Amino acid sequence: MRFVDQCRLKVVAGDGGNGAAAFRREKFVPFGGPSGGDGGRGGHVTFVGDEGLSTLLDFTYMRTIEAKRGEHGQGSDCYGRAGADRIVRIPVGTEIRDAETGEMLADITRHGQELIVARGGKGGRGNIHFATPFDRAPRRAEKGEAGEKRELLMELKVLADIGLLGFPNVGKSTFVSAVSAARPKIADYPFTTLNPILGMVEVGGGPRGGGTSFVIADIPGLIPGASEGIGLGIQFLKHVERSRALLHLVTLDHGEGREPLADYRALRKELKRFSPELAERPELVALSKADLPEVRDAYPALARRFAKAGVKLSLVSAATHEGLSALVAQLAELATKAPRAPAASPPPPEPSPELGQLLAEGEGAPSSAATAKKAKSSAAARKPASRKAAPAAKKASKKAAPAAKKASKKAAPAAKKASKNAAPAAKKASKKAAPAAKKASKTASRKTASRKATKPASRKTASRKATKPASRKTASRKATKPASRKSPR
Ligand SMILES: Nc1nc2c(ncn2[C@@H]2O[C@H](COP(=O)(O)OP(=O)(O)OP(=O)(O)O)[C@@H](O)[C@H]2O)c(=O)[nH]1
Ligand SMILES: [Mg+2]
Repeated sequence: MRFVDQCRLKVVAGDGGNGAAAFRREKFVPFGGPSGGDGGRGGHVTFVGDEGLSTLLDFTYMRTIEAKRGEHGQGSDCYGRAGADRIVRIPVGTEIRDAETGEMLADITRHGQELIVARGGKGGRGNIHFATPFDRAPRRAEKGEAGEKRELLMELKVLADIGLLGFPNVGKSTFVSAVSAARPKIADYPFTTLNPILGMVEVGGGPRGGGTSFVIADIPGLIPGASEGIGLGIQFLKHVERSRALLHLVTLDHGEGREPLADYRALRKELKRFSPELAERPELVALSKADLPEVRDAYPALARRFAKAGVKLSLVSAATHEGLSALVAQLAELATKAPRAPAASPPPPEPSPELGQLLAEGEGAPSSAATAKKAKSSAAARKPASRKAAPAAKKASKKAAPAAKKASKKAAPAAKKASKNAAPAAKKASKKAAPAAKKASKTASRKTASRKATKPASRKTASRKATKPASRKTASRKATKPASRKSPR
């Protein structure tokens, strides 16, 4: 399988469904009221880390990933279904950046780690939400919000505990195949390995047998000038960038006229050029191919020269497994003790609405996605206030309701009395009822006002409900109706 460790991708979340403007139409139910449901939320585009994947190859074939839009709301109070989320599995070790801003969105380092890279738009509200006492048949319904759109840059950095470095042909792949079940290609020519290969090394019976395990990464060989692109370049060093420790293999190669200490120093230089932080990582150095007589003979002198340079040189042979178990034990210790290097910049736990706001503020012209997020975040900021206000308003309206009821009850007997009286008395009764209703409403509103220092809005509703001319009107209507019926012609 082709190894691809970089790609550019567009993600488009689903739009929210539109709210419906519909009315209840039923036999014997005239003026049934609004019944338009809300639109459904648009689907998110979500990335999930998967240990089973090792390449971004799939994403080079799909340029755009889209999630489904939300269904529109319908009549009969039917809400639209939310659009299905698009869940995309990506290899563990993938860094995700915004292509426009270069901002790191997240670093997927765990199997099952989820990240919403594009949020679906909210569904619009149907007209059932817009009915008010003043407009009982609203024809208004909201449109759904647009889903987020984003260009992403994805970069895969394989996650290994130990990174393996060395010139081509020093026996790196042979070492990995000797200590793990990985089977990289091994051949007697430089640049046999062209892609990073991971091997799982089990120590002391592995985790199931009470021991431990670690992952070792075999990368293509490096040569002096790799940082300028000579050989396969140093782009593969990024795959050992986040490893906990390094294993540097050197060997005698008389045919090439090379010398182990010079080789070691040359590669250290390349390493420092690539990343000074990576060069500081704990490191073990080993002389490979110990089964060859010339290597064995040269080892004591070489070990002394390395020691002078402050480096401990061990002797191993992948062919005879000499010195392998001691070296693997040391690597296992480093793999468990040394901390893993952090990602290039600290990733946020989840792409929060604030992130979109930050992106928008940081980069002059905010993208549409960023502005959408900004709007969302401001809405979120507003929410708590409205939540706080809601109970107060409820309380006020609850208190106002009985007061209004009382008022209308007080007014009603007065109206009844009035209706009992004959036509000439009707006028009198209405006059009597009106002040009674007025008095009641006034006391009601005053009571609610004094009981609780409520918000002006809630006070208004209280007084509105209490002073509703309905009670007065009904009183006067009831009073006047019999009068008109009984009035002598
Ligand atoms: N005698 C002997 N030969 C070895 C040993 N390890 C590797 N070799 C030989 O060295 C040659 C290169 O081995 P590789 O493992 O492919 O070397 P490499 O460092 O992975 O090379 P590149 O992938 O090209 O960077 C092969 O012919 C191996 O058989 C060893 O311990 N003893
Ligand atoms: Mg190799």
